[in-house]
Amino acid sequence: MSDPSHDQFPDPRSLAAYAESAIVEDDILLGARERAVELGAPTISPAVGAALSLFATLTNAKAVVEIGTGAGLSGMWLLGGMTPEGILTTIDVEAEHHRAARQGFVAAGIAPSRTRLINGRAAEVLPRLADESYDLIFVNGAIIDQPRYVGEGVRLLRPGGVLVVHNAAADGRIADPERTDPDTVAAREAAVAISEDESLTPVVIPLGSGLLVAAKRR
Ligand SMILES: C[S@@+](CC[C@H](N)C(=O)[O-])C[C@H]1O[C@@H](n2cnc3c(N)ncnc32)[C@H](O)[C@@H]1O
Repeated sequence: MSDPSHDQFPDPRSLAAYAESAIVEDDILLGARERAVELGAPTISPAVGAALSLFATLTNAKAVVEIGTGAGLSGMWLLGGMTPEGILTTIDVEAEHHRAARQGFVAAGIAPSRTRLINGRAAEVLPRLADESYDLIFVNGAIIDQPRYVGEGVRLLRPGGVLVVHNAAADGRIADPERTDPDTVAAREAAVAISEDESLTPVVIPLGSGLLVAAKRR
């Protein structure tokens, strides 16, 4: 029986397909996507990219931290929504991924002064970044590390800033109570930490492999 308290849900798959088809990437973004495929680095979907750009615009983002540069596709989307002088700090453990990302940033005409690529393990880099100094934190590293990145991300965010966790649904497994593999458990742990943190206003957005988005209260 349908719930009369809200409109009936359309089929989630067709809605997701519609959301993705509404976003068309240009040749520069498609080039970054191709480099990511060559490197075997998974990427965000076009609709997730558009959402990142939207959040960067809404927060008037001048300083963003990204965990998991990959080939730079999400970074390009983020930079597109940031202020013209805004700086993206993006962390990746793979130097090869950073080389590909740099190639994309150059192709997109992004000034080198707008990107700070830090090569290293995020768990070692994040503690060196300053408290409450960033407008947006994008978490897109390994799922197993999400709980740690959420803790660091909340510390780094200024009041009014936004935390975005990609793959928050652990490839759809999070809602299945039978699934207790380490990644799913880690994704649940991150989601619980966010929901129990009274400084945050969270929502799950069913784009890509699940975006968990939370604003830090002012
Ligand atoms: C899903 S890909 C990022 C994709 C990118 N955000 C995009 O959509 O264009 C995840 C990236 O996280 C990096 N990574 C994995 N573990 C890491 C760690 N402990 N510290 C830093 N980077 C890590 C991988 O090398 C990989 O490039």
